[in-house]
Amino acid sequence: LPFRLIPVLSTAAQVVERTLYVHLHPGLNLGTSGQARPVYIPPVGDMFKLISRLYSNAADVCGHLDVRVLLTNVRAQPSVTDLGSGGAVNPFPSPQILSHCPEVVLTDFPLQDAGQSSLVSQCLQKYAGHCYVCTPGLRSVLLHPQLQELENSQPKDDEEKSEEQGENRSKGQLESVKTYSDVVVGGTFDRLHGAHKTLLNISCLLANRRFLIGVCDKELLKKKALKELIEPYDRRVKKLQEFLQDVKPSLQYEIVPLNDPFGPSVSDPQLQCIVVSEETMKGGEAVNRKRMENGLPQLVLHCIQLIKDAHHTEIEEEKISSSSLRSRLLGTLLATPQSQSDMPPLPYIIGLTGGSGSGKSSIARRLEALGAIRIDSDQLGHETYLPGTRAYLRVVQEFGMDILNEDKTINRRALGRKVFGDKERLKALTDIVWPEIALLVNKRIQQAREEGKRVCVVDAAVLLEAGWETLVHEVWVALIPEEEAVRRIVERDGVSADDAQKRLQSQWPGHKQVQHANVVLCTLWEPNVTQRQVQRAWSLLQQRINQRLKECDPAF
Ligand SMILES: CC(=O)SCCNC(=O)CCNC(=O)[C@H](O)C(C)(C)COP(=O)(O)OP(=O)(O)OC[C@H]1O[C@@H](n2cnc3c(N)ncnc32)[C@H](O)[C@@H]1OP(=O)(O)O
Repeated sequence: LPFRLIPVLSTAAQVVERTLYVHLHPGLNLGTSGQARPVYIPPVGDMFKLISRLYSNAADVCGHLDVRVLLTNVRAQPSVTDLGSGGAVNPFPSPQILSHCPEVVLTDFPLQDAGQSSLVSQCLQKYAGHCYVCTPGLRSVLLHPQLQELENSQPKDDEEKSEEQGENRSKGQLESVKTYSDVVVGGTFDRLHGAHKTLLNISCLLANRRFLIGVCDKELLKKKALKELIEPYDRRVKKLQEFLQDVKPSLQYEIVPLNDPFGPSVSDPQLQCIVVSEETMKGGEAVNRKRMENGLPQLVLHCIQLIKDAHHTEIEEEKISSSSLRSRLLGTLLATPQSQSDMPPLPYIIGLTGGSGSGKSSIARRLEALGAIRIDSDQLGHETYLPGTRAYLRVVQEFGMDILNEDKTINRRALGRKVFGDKERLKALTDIVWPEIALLVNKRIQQAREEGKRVCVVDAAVLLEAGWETLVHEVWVALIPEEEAVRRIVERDGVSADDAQKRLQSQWPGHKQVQHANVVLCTLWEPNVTQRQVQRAWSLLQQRINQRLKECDPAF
C-alpha cells in the first residue's frame, strides 16, 4: 500500500474539499453482484508505518484537507457480542455516524475491464451505505484510471521499490501487535495536524478499552512560541473529541487538562501503555520513574517517529509542529472585520497596536513603504503636550509643576514615572489626552481622504484600551514575548527592567489583544521574516479592500 498513498491522496484531493476519511478495507471485492461485507482486521505492525506515512503524505500533497484514518474495523480480538446472527463478525452492526456525513465515496479498487465500472460503483455505494450514514445522493468515484497514470509518473524511493517487491516485509510487520486495555498520551493538540493525528491514531490502534488524553493547559503553555495564538482549551478538546469519535467509536475516551507535565499518567493504576514521540521519550521515562515511586507498574513506552514537514521555512522546525502552523498565521486574516457601515470605505483604516517594544512602529514604517499613510499616535500624543495647548494646562494642573523642564515644557519621562505602574494616575492622564489625540488622528485621516489616499495605518500603542476599535476598519496586533519586549525597551529607552515591566503591565497582555485582532504580526525574527509577513498582510488587505469597494459599488 504505501507506494499507492500519494496517487490516491492527490486524486482524492481533486474531488474532496474539506474532510477525507480514509478507511482500509483489505480484501474487499467490489467486482461481484453480491453484497460485499465488512470484516474486522487485526492491528498488524505494518499499520503503524502506513498510518504515519499516510498523514505525512497527506501533509505534502493535500495539506488543505482534514484527513482522518478510520479504525472502526480494526480490532485485536472481536468479542462474542460482535458476532452477528449468522455467526459473522460485523464491525458495522449499524452504519457509523461520522461527524461529517460522506457525500462521495472513492475507491482504488482495480477494475478488470472498463465494462465493470458501473457494477463496482453500485457495489461501492451499497457498501458505503452499510458502513456509514451517508448523504442521500451519495456519489461514488473510482480513482483507478487516474491512479494508474499517477502511479506510473511518481518517482519511487528505494524503500518503496523494495516494499513493492515484498523484499522489506519481515514476519513481524504482518503479525498482530500487542494491544493494551488502557493507553495514555499527552500534548497541546493545537490546530490538530498530521503528527497529532498519527499519535492519536496509533494510540487508538494500541488501546482496546480506554484512551486517556492529557491536554496542556495554562501553566504548560507559558513557554510556547506564539502562545497567544494557541486555540482555547475548549476548542482543542472539542476537535480532539470529534476526531477520536470518528476514528474509533468503540473506545472510551477521557480528556483531562494538564497543568503539570505528568497529570494522571503517574497515578492511574489501570494504565498500561504511554505513546510518545522521539522528542518526548524522556518525558515517558520520567513518567515511569514517578510511577515506580508511587508504587505503580511501569507503562510500556510506545515511540512513534516524528513526521517531517516538507514545507518548513527557515524559522520553522523540521518536524510538523503546531508552532510552525501558528507562525504561518502571521499576516493572514484571523477574524473577519466587523462591517463599519458608518465609516466611508476609503481610506481604509488599519489600527495597528501592540505592547511596548513589540516592533509595531517598524511594521508601520514597512506599511508606509508599501503605500500606506502612517499616523503615529505616540507622536501626536507628544504634540498635545506643547505649551499653550488645552492638554498642557490640564496636565500641569493634574500632575503639578514638578513634571516641567526648566523651559516649562513637559518632561515626559518624569510624567511617565508618575503614571506607569499606577492605574489611577494613568487614567487621569489618558482622560485628558486621548480625546485630544483622537481629534488629531481624525484630522490626519480627513486630510488623507481629501488627498484620495487608499490606506491609513493608525499606529497606537493602546488603541484597544482606549476603545478606538470603532475608529478603524481593522485591528492589527504586533505580538512579542514579554522578556524580549523588556530587553528591547531597556536597550532603546535606557530605562530599568523594572520600569519596562511597569510600562508593560499598564497595557493589555498579548493574548487579550489577540482576541480583538483581525491580523497578527510578530517581529521576533530576522527583518526579512517581518517583511514577508507585512507583504502577505498587505496583499491580502488589497484583496479585502477591492472586495469591499465592489460591495459598496458593484460598478467598481
Ligand atoms: C490610544 C493610543 O494609543 S494614543 C498613543 C499612546 N499615548 C497615550 O496613551 C498618551 C499617554 N502617554 C503619554 O503621554 C506618554 O507615553 C508618556 C508621557 C506617559 C511617556 O512619554 P515618553 O517617555 O515620551 O514615552 P512614549 O510616549 O514614547 O511612550 C513610551 C511607551 O509607553 C507606552 N505607552 C504610551 N502611552 C501609554 C498608555 N497610555 N498606557 C500604557 N502604555 C503607554 C507605549 O507603548 C510606548 O512604547 P512603544 O513606543 O514601544 O509602543
